[in-house]
Amino acid sequence: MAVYTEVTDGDLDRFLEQYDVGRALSCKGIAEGVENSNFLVTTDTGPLILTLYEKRVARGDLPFFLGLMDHLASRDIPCPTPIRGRDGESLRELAGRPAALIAFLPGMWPRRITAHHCDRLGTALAHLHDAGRDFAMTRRNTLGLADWRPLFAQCADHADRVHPGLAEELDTALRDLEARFPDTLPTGVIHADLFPDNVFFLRDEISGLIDFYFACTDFLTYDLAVCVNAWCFESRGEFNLTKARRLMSGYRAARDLSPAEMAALPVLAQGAAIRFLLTRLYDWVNTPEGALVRPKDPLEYLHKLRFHRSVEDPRAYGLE
Ligand SMILES: Nc1ncnc2c1ncn2[C@@H]1O[C@H](COP(=O)(O)OP(=O)(O)OP(=O)(O)O)[C@@H](O)[C@H]1O
Ligand SMILES: N[C@@H](CCO)C(=O)O
Repeated sequence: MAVYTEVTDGDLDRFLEQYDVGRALSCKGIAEGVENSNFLVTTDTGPLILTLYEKRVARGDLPFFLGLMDHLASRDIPCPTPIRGRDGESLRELAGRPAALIAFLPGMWPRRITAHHCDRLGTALAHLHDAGRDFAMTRRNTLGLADWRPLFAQCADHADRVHPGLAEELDTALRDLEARFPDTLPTGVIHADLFPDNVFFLRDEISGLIDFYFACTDFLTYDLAVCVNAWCFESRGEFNLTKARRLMSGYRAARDLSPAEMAALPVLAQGAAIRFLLTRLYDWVNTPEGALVRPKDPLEYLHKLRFHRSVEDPRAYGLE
């Protein structure tokens, strides 16, 4: 359960008084996620999500994230909108953290991923990229290529305790990426963390995309590389080509990929694998004592990284 910061009933009541959302009937910490503290708050007017922003979210970036959610929702992307208080503000402070109330979206994230889910995800991702084109703000990807080496340095000493030889393997993989990562590809607003638990389905269609707190301006194809990692491997670690094919065809039905974007996919997939491996490794060795959170397994991403390092050709991902 990701609850790093507790909220007292009194603090919550005072917070809600600043909005036209009625009074709290209940407030429950949400047993999912690892980044921010999330609560399901039920008021007289219905359910809402209360988010307290934690360690990886810089306060200065919040206008970008909240503005992006408003922008995308106005372009018919099914993402939640931040709720404004009577003063017109959606961002304020609660229990010493920056906090926002977010509209509740119906739907469930898929526990058993099918090729159909991957197809719908691909199309939704392309629509998101298209809708982001006229969003005026930009944000550097703070978990991009330039940030992986410093992040590694913060946890390298612990890596071999997590898995013998991990430090050297990561150092080699990083060196290769630093030499081969592309520097010019089509760029725009990307979600950057579109994992299954951030995509809600109602029946067979997408009903919500959530958790825009890593969104940034970067290569559009990097978002696909994140999704290949998060959606196209089975629980025992095997890569599922059918799912990747459907992810790619779903995406390309709404936005085609250039030859350069296709050629870059294997190295972008390595980059995405190392990004999640490193943040998971960092969290594995740095989770604050007493926080209600279950850190995610870094080694899942070591296996994925090894797979992508064995791939040279985008056809391995179903791209022809
Ligand atoms: N707008 C929303 N509508 C309905 N449920 C939501 C909404 N936002 C968050 N949730 C619920 O809260 C959970 C955690 O939210 P979220 O993924 O944003 O947390 P996080 O800590 O940032 O997670 P992650 O580890 O994926 O980065 C979701 O899986 C979902 O169950
Ligand atoms: N989706 C990420 C957590 C957010 O960075 C992971 O599974 O590691």
